[in-house]
Amino acid sequence: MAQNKFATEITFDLNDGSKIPALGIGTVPPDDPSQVKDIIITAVKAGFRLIDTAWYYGTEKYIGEALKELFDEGVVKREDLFITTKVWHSFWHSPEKSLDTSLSDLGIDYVDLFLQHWPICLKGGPDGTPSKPMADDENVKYDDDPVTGTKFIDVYNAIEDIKANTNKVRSVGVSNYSITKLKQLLPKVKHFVPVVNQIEYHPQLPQQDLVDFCAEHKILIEAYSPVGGTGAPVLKIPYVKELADKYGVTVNEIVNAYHICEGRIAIPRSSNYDRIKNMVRLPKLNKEELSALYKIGEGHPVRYVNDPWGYGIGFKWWKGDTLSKIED
Ligand SMILES: NC(=O)C1=CN([C@@H]2O[C@H](COP(=O)(O)OP(=O)(O)OC[C@H]3O[C@@H](n4cnc5c(N)ncnc54)[C@H](O)[C@@H]3O)[C@@H](O)[C@H]2O)C=CC1
Ligand SMILES: O=C1O[C@H](CO)[C@@H](O)[C@@H]1O
Repeated sequence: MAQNKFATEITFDLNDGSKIPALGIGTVPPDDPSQVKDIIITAVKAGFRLIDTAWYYGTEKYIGEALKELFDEGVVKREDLFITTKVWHSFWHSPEKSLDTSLSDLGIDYVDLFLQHWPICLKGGPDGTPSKPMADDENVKYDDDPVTGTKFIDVYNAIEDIKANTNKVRSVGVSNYSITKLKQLLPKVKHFVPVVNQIEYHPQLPQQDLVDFCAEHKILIEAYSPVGGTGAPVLKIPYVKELADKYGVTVNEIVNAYHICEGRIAIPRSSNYDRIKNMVRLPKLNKEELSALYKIGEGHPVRYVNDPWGYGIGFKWWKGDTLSKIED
């Protein structure tokens, strides 16, 4: 069976001339966030070179501990790694302060990629907290109109300025941007078109329109929640198991290959060290198999990350969304 050796050996070109690894490790906290230290050490030793984190996850100090150990032991050098962090929407008033907090916790002096986590602004204190500002009635406390507001564009522009004026950031990008939000942002970009749009993507969530729109603008798709997050629902799809048996790889490797074979970056997460080591092969799925995986979602689309602040930003299949003006 045709098969590349490792997904961890593949990189994609970004629109600013840099390269990004095709496979990364996610760092949303497990029940015990300190476990992230060993997760990162395991992943890097297994060949992962992209680490995806965010101020919001509260795991950056554990990643920092792992990096120190990996650098001290000579396993990798800083320049061998591609580290992403993000500015949360309650820290919108000071992306550079958010970045400085992340750099300090990570123990590094630059990130390879700095993302705007969501295209919205929520009320937040000078240090970004509370990270989930909700009123007593559980309504989200926006600091801008969630549908018509454009303050989120200033946040992206501030991120661009950090790249333009400091050495703290190599590339800049966005996350959770729908076509609607990208159409608002792109005419207002100051220096740098985002290099990636990090979105939920897996065989149950078909989004060819967004993929095509991003491709037109040379924005790579970075797929988060490749197995659908906690409980790994995507791995219960019988066809995924069938392909894993056919190629002699794990189900995780099939869902990562679904993205990587089509030029999208995949950033899975696991706290199971054996599983992390068994996520690095790349079965070469053929066109028919990729198309069959895509069609699963066309029949029954499911979005697993339905955070309340995502209502209204223009994504399809957002549970409970009554605000969105969705582009056809
Ligand atoms: N930009 C954004 O808004 C978001 C970014 N992310 C990033 O993407 C990363 C990955 O997304 P997640 O939703 O965390 O992860 P995911 O879709 O990779 O799911 C991880 C969960 O699935 C479980 N799992 C994985 N393989 C399994 C298997 N074979 N059997 C049973 N359980 C299995 C893991 O234990 C974990 O609980 C995050 O850690 C984060 O870095 C995630 C969500 C939103
Ligand atoms: O990055 C993120 O992770 C959490 C949980 O999946 C989500 O709320 C946020 O965008």
